[in-house]
Amino acid sequence: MVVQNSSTGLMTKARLLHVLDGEAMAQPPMWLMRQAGRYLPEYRALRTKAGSFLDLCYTPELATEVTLQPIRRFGFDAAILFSDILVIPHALGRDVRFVEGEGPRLDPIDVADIEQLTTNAVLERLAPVLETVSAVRRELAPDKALIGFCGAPWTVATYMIAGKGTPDQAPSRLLAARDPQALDRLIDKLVQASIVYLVAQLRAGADAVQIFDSWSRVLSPAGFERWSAGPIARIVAGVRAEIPDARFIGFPKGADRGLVSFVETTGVNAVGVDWTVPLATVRQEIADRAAIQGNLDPMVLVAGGTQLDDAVDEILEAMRGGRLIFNLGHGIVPQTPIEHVERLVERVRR
Ligand SMILES: Cc1c2[nH]c(c1CCC(=O)O)Cc1[nH]c(c(CCC(=O)O)c1C)Cc1[nH]c(c(CCC(=O)O)c1C)Cc1[nH]c(c(C)c1CCC(=O)O)C2
Repeated sequence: MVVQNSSTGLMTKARLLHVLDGEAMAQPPMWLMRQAGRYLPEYRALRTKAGSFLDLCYTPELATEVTLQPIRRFGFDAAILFSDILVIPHALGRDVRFVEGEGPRLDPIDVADIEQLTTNAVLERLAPVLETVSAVRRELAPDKALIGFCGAPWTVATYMIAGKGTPDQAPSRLLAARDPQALDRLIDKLVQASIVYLVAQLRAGADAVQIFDSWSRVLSPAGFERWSAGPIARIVAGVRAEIPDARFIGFPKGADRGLVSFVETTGVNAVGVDWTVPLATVRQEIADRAAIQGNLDPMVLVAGGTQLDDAVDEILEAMRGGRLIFNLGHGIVPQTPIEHVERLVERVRR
């Protein structure tokens, strides 16, 4: 967010936005993927008040509170909307539930169901989430950015096809091999729904949006172009047709050798990378085309201690003078000790 500061006349612009807009910062902006969640006692307390996890996502008052919890506790530079990538299949009329201790469950979609999907009701069904975006932006300090998000079409499709999380997305890879046109049609519906949803989030007050492609690494190079990078590029272009300066963070987890072409194809302002990539090399290859977000291993954060300090220093060193958004290389896990997050924040801000 950019606001006029009444006493100085200067503009306050969130640090994250400076980096997305092309600047390097001596002290990088930081936030953590899945920063609102079960590792926080205040989240667990509030979670028992809402019925199901989806009820929590669709209750603006509670979702707003959960979004702000990690900002109050750690002072991160950005809040991320509290919701889930699976609200899109829900808004497309699919049955979605979250089973305690097991994760998401959906009715597996078949080829005939794909033809029945309609994107007409997306905004109506996701109205409570958009209300949360506006409420968070109203309550958040102007120097903090608000990140909206959606899942990438491929990752959302993997949950729709298998009906749950799987270790290697075999059911979706099978559909890709057996009936690639059917997969194209499913991905197209998800692209349309995501454009409408992200435009609405940005209009409601999100300063940037992240597209999570948690499962891009299971695709072949050709599959990655067709079902990960290509559809994300269509979302970015579709949103920018309506909001030309819309800011994007792309997170094609495990894209590895596909990272540079991902940045070129999609036109994202920043790309998220996990801990398996050599940061200095990736930085060189991406050059000035995008900022880099990442890439601490969430398990190093669980471990804490000097291993944590060293890993943080390595990331800062590899990105010195460059456009870094400090983050994890994937979501924070529930068993993460709060004191380790405090130690991390202190180290990055030193
Ligand atoms: C694949 C995926 C999902 N959801 C998401 C992804 C992409 C990122 C990733 O790979 O981690 C993204 C997500 N999910 C959630 C957010 C909220 C914002 C944030 O704090 O980052 C975001 C950005 C809340 C959530 N989404 C979920 C929870 C836990 C639900 C609970 O409190 O009971 C939260 C806080 C549930 C969820 N949602 C999903 C799964 C597989 C699960 C169960 C496993 C798990 O708990 O992590 C699907």
